This record gives sequence, structure tokens and C-alpha cells, in this order.
Amino acid sequence: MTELLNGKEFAKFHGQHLQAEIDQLKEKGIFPHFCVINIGDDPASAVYVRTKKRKAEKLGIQQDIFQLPSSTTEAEVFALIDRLNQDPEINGIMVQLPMPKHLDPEKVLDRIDPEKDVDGLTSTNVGRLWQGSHFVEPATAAGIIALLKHYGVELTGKNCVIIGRSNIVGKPLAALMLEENATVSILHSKTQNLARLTKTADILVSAVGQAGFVTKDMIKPGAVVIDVGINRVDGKLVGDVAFDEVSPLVKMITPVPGGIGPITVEFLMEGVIKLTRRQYGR
Ligand SMILES: NC(=O)C1=CN([C@@H]2O[C@H](COP(=O)(O)OP(=O)(O)OC[C@H]3O[C@@H](n4cnc5c(N)ncnc54)[C@H](OP(=O)(O)O)[C@@H]3O)[C@@H](O)[C@H]2O)C=CC1
Ligand SMILES: Nc1nc(=O)c2c([nH]1)NC[C@@H]1CN(c3ccc(C(=O)N[C@@H](CCC(=O)O)C(=O)O)cc3)C=[N+]21
Repeated sequence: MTELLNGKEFAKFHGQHLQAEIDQLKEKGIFPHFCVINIGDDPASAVYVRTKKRKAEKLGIQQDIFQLPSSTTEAEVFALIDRLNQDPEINGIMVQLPMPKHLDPEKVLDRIDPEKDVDGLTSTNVGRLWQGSHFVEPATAAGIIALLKHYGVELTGKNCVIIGRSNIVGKPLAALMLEENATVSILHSKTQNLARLTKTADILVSAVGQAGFVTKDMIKPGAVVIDVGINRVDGKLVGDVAFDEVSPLVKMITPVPGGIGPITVEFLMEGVIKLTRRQYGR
């Protein structure tokens, strides 16, 4: 029998622990506060920003959303980030991706104080991640590891194959999987004979962004499949995995929607709380 890894439920479960932590902080007079900067009018980003807002509201985390026009200059974004970096009331900052083409995402993200970097995407925090001295992790990667542990999936010595090498998903997940003693392969658009490699996966993660990308001929029977992809097909939300043909072959699989998406949002909030604790701990 295939087990469905229910991200929505896991996020709810995890949220209860997080809520208790937030309540404790509030008793001490500490009110976690984070900011989302969204530049431009990408429709998907608008949805994610709203989802984060709802989640933060539910948990009682204070938050400000800065909606900037797509014509925003680098100097203007820097000025805003600098102001938030210096504001002692603000514990976490994130800049929604993608940003307009004329802005250099690496440069913009690097303007964030690493101590307030909720996404863990500043070069300092990426370095710490690969060094094993990290205090905040990119939310999707952290959430995937937590989900697998929650469902009792063994990672030590397992072959983990990740399709996609983005800074936001593929690379950070590879770092965390290594830390969990998995043997990691990262596949991308120049990889030859993809299926030969995906068939070695005990844990297969797809973060490509193409509906129907992972098909049954790419699967080792009994594998655990994590579908990070978010694609809209005829107005419907689907992942990268051809779910109907793949799911009967596997031990466990995440659905889309209701899989990694809700977990990502949950772990972004956890990032805010971790950073808040750290700022008050010093
Ligand atoms: N559920 C969630 O919480 C989240 C979901 N997402 C979703 O995950 C997906 C990936 O996002 P993100 O990581 O930002 O993606 P990017 O678009 O930055 O990267 C996609 C990756 O897929 C690789 N790729 C593209 N085509 C192929 C191919 N034919 N064969 C093998 N590899 C290929 C690319 O390779 P190359 O590097 O060579 O170009 C690249 O590394 C998207 O659908 C996004 O919406 C993203 C973040 C969070
Ligand atoms: N700086 C930055 N950090 C991010 O973490 C970040 C980002 N930029 N840019 C875009 C990606 C994507 N992402 C998702 C968040 C929530 C869902 C989510 O909640 N999905 C729901 C469905 C939501 C819907 O209905 O559209 C689900 O899968 O069930 C999905 C994807 C975060 N990202």
C-alpha cells in the first residue's frame, strides 16, 4: 500500500509546537515580527505572499508586507532592506523570488543581515549551511527533512536523488541530505540519461517545475517520492510527478497540492521564530 505523505497535516502538527513557542516568547514580552518584500506583480508570488500572511496571522506573528513596483531600483530595495536590518523590532526579512530581471537576486538577497535572513539565502548563511554551522535553513529543504523524519523514513546510507539545482530548493536540500548521511545526486537539465540515475533513488525529489516530468519508468519500486513542483495546468495545481502512474509503484509520495507547499510556509515561520530566539539570546 502506498502511503500519502500529508504535508497539510504535518504542517498543522508542527504548527502546534510552534504556537507553544510563540506563546512562550510573548509571555516574555517578545513579539516575533517579520517582513516580506515583494517586488513586481508576479501572480504566483501574490498568492504565496497572501498564504504567508494568513499563516503568520494565525500564529500571531507580526508581519509587514512591502509591495514594490517592478520599476523599483536596486538603490531603493537596498534602502528598504537597510532600514529593516537596522530596526530592532524586526526579527526576520525575506524577499520573494523571482524578482524583476533588472535586479540581481544574489546581490539583493545579500543585502539582508544574515541574522535576519529567514530564507537562509545570504552567502553567509549558504556557507554556514555547507559547513554544518547553520542556524537557519531554506524552508523547503528543512521542511522536507522534517517531513521524512516525521514519517520514519531512514536517510542514513540511502540514495537520495534530487532533480533541480536551484539555490532555493535543490542545492540546500543536497546539503541537508548530506548532513543526514544520505548519498546525494543532483540532476539538472544537462544530465544525461536521467532515468538511469533516478532509478537508483531510495528517495527521489523533483524540483523542476514541469507537469508530468517524473514518469513511472524513472522510479525504483518502493521508493519515497517528494514532489516539490508547483505547476498550473488548465487552472489546476499539479506537481512534477505523474501521480496516477507513479503512486502505485512507490512506498510513499507527497501530493500536490497539500504536500511540500504548506510545509514550506510552516518552516518559514519556524525560521522567523528561530531568528527571534537567537536575537534575544545574545
Ligand atoms: N512547494 C514549494 O514549497 C516550492 C515549490 N517550488 C516549485 O518547485 C519547482 C522548482 O523551483 P525552483 O527550484 O525555484 O526552480 P528553478 O526553475 O530555479 O530550477 C529548476 C531546475 O530544474 C532543472 N531542469 C529543468 N528542466 C529539466 C530537465 N528537462 N531535466 C532535468 N532537469 C531540468 C533545471 O536545470 P538547470 O539548472 O540546468 O537549468 C533547474 O536546476 C517550481 O515548480 C516551483 O514553483 C519552489 C519552491 C518552493
Ligand atoms: N524568497 C522566496 N522564498 C520562498 O520560499 C519562495 C519564493 N521566494 N518564491 C516562490 C517559492 C514557492 N513557494 C511556495 C510556497 C507555498 C506554496 C503553497 O502553499 N502551496 C499550496 C497551494 C497554494 C495554491 O493554491 O497556490 C500547496 O502546495 O498545497 C507553494 C510554494 C515558496 N517560495
